[in-house]
Amino acid sequence: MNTIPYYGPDDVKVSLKYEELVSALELALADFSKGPEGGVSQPLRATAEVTQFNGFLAAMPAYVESRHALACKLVTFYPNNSAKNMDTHMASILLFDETSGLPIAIMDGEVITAMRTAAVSAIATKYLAEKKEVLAVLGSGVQARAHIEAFVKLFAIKKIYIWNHRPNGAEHLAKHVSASFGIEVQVFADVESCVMDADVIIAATFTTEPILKECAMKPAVHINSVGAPRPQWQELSEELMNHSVVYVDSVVSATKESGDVIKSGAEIYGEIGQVVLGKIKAESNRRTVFKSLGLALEDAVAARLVFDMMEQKKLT
Ligand SMILES: NC(=O)C1=CN([C@@H]2O[C@H](COP(=O)(O)OP(=O)(O)OC[C@H]3O[C@@H](n4cnc5c(N)ncnc54)[C@H](OP(=O)(O)O)[C@@H]3O)[C@@H](O)[C@H]2O)C=CC1
Ligand SMILES: O=C(O)C1=NCCCC1
Repeated sequence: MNTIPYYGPDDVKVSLKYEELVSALELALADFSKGPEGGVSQPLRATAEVTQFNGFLAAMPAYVESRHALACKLVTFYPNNSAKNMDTHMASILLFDETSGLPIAIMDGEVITAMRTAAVSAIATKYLAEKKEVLAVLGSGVQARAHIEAFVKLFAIKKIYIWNHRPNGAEHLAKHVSASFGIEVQVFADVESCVMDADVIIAATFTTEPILKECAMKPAVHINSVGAPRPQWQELSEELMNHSVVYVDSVVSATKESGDVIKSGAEIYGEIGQVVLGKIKAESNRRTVFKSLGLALEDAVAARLVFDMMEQKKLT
């Protein structure tokens, strides 16, 4: 085991570029949505619940033939950790050689989880949002920050509005964003005011009850909801889900894991991979929701990119 190279968070950050990640993930999501002939093997993640401590451990294996990516991520998510000043998500990824099954690298999974989730939301946004100038972000944690970083890099964002259930978090993130990107940032005390003028909304919270409900929004707003990854949890109201065109990363995951989908009974229009393939329409002139649960294939593709980049560096 100690002969396997370990790549830590800094190696991952240096190796992964959002543009490259987006193009690799776009193709892999399309492969996934082709069905069996797409060359993606990915079971539903297995999750062990640690009820006593409100924690979860998920195992996420996947193989993506077109990327030669065979990997398994182990991720814990413990919502109560934020009160202890600890990360709420901790993850490691083990990458294997596809020809022999030999483990070839172990790497940090936290940065990959943040970046690949934001990259996938960016893919959905690219296809489903009519405009991408005003971004409203609900939440101020790891995913909120990664989404802002990705969206500023990939789109011509002009204004960012932030809401968090604890205003301190929103203020802190706003300071970081304005210092890093020099973009106009405003913090809002309520969700409704935050989203009213947005072209694109990101919901990235640990809520278990809907925080984004029917309210005044642009008619063609696009919503990326990355939180509420459990069947009993909701981030979006049932009414909002039922009055939007709903896209998901995986129909299997959404119908088994997403409280937003399960509790609302909303119809799923299709997978984002089907949009990439041109098999279903991108309804960009209507209100769209992209419900993201997070897929193992995304981690496998990202881990393979990191590995290839680090191996390349050794040669130069
Ligand atoms: N779809 C995907 O691929 C992935 C989804 N996720 C999910 O995305 C969500 C955000 O993850 P991440 O940013 O890493 O987590 P963080 O812990 O870094 O951030 C969580 C955010 O949610 C806020 N929050 C906590 N409790 C509530 C509440 N009851 N109501 C409203 N807001 C709340 C926190 O505010 P404060 O800190 O001020 O309490 C913080 O802003 C989680 O649900 C996570 O499981 C994560 C990884 C991948
Ligand atoms: O895709 C992931 O990784 C996760 N998704 C939701 C829960 C935490 C981890």
